[in-house]
Amino acid sequence: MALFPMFIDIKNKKVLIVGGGMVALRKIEKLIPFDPDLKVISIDFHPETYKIIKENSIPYEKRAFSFSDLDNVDIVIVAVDDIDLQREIFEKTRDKNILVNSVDSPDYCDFIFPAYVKRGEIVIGITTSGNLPGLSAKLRKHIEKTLPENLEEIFEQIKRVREKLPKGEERQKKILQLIDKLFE
Ligand SMILES: C[C@@]1(CC(=O)O)c2cc3[nH]c(cc4nc(cc5[nH]c(cc(n2)[C@H]1CCC(=O)O)[C@@](C)(CC(=O)O)[C@@H]5CCC(=O)O)C(CC(=O)O)=C4CCC(=O)O)c(CCC(=O)O)c3CC(=O)O
Ligand SMILES: NC(=O)C1=CN([C@@H]2O[C@H](COP(=O)(O)OP(=O)(O)OC[C@H]3O[C@@H](n4cnc5c(N)ncnc54)[C@H](O)[C@@H]3O)[C@@H](O)[C@H]2O)C=CC1
Repeated sequence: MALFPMFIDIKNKKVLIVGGGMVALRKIEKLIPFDPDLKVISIDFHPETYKIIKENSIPYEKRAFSFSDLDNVDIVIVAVDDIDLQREIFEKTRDKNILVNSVDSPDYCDFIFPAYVKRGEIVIGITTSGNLPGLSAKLRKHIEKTLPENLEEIFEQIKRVREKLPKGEERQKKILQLIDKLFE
């Protein structure tokens, strides 16, 4: 079943990462550019994960997860090598307002991580709906190579023109012309 790409504002949302391995690291790196309120709880930490936590002053606790850790959390990423815990967290959050991502189990996910390309406010998300993550990574690299190098700069320029003009047909025409030029 294909998944719908919903783009969501996570700025200041309370995001709990459970686990401190390389997969947790990758999730943290992906989340940081979107400014969430991160916290990490893990029994132990991979040195690289510890490094990014320290460098970004992310609050962390070195201990096992407990279900009370879900109090006041908006999003939880279960990046542990324990499918039972992924399932339990998913089940225990069904009557809570918490979105879950489980790194091993699309069945225990409310959302899955995309590969993405970000150029300022332009974000291109890629998914295989959980089926072939390695392909999402490959497609991301392919897209990165094909995008115009000055995309963000041009985007900012056209955005400013759009903001200044009054809404309506004339603006639509002008903006679409400028966008077409980008790919000439
Ligand atoms: C379902 C999902 C859940 C989720 O994490 O949200 C999930 C699950 C699993 N990944 C596994 C393996 C790999 N994952 C990657 C890479 C990425 N995985 C990411 C997302 C997702 N991975 C979600 C689906 C995304 C989609 O729909 O496409 C990306 C896009 C985002 C990110 O993680 O940041 C990131 C690329 C980012 C980038 O490069 O831009 C690579 C390649 C590599 O490492 O280079 C491999 C090895 C090759 C392979 O197996 O494909 C395994 C098996 C583990 C094992 O075998 O033990 C599982 C579990 C399972 O499949 O059961
Ligand atoms: N979604 C994805 O992109 C991918 C997912 N995976 C899967 O992700 C899982 C994690 O992979 P790695 O980070 O390499 O594993 P890892 O074993 O290095 O890390 C697991 C971390 O979870 C912590 N942990 C385990 N139980 C805990 C608990 N009850 N409370 C708190 N912390 C706990 C451990 O201390 C460790 O830091 C694996 O099961 C792997 O199959 C692997 C590759 C890609």
